[in-house]
Amino acid sequence: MELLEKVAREAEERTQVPAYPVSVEKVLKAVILSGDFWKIVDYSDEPLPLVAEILKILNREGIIAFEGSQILLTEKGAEFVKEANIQPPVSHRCKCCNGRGVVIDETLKDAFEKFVEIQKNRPPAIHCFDQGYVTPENSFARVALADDRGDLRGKKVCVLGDDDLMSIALALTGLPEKVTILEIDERLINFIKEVSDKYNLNIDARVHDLRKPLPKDVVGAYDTFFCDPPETVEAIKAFVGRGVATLKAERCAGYFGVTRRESSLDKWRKIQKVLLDMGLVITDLLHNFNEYVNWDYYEEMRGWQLTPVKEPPKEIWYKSTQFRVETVKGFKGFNEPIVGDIYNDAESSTT
Ligand SMILES: NCCCCN(CCCN)CCCN
Repeated sequence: MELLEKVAREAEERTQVPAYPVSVEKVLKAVILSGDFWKIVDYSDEPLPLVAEILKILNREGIIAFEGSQILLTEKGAEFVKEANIQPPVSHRCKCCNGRGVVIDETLKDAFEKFVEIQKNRPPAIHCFDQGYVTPENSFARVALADDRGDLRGKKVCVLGDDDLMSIALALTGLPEKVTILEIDERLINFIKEVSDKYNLNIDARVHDLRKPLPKDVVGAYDTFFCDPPETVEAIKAFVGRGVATLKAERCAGYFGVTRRESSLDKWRKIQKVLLDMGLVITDLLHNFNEYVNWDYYEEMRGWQLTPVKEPPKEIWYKSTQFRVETVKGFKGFNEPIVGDIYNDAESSTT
């Protein structure tokens, strides 16, 4: 449909985010299902800045209307989607594992319940470090996934950045031989140290800015790493590159999230190329594995300025795909100093 083409082209011009007729179609499919901006971003799986711009252009074209906090199809819009046979999205996601492929079963239950208690006193997510933590159940699903792939028992694990409190979740299970956490935010390091002392978890927790090279004793000393970087290619290089630099050999694993909320598939392609160039193979890609608890600084984030209707998010809307990567022959980490802005690009929305 030439309308989809036209809207896509204009939206790309205005946002500098790659846009396709399919992008416009996915936004329309989402609008059929929900009038809530955050749900439309979630269902469309397109970067927030692009969704906001597409909605504004469709409104100008008389296809959708903004009524209070709702985003609705107009008569003309309903006509258009019928003509174009655009239907609402359908989900067949597994209710038992929530589409993650792993469950927190008996062997992890005790540690999980302790974690749920402990994390109640966690420091709140703050804007300056692009923090946004995942649900406690999600942190443990990551533990289950890594244990399912054989990446934890008797292994040395390094966590790079930890507002998700992965270091505590991992240590509570007693599965890894050692857990090290490098984190820029002193509040988090103090909290993790307190919990480690109280529960005798023996977590090696250090304040460290990952834009700087790793501490010497961390390089090439671990079997598995976890991180959840900000969504720029630079940040992926910094966090994942550093993660790879902590690994001791080939066939070691790394885990991290990449979102569709702040990354177009064109950026995904760049990210995946960076991963392959580091000598990594992507063994698992679990869509919407990670669900981020809404942070209270939403009015400060760029996305809020872009939304066509000003209504705070009610449910979890920010999700990411969990990547599992493995090193093969010729892998190399990235341990040079990082300069410049690792938090912002044209697709960023929550920084
Ligand atoms: N700014 C709020 C959302 C940030 C999510 N990002 C950091 C998550 C840290 N747990 C990146 C998510 C995917 N890489």
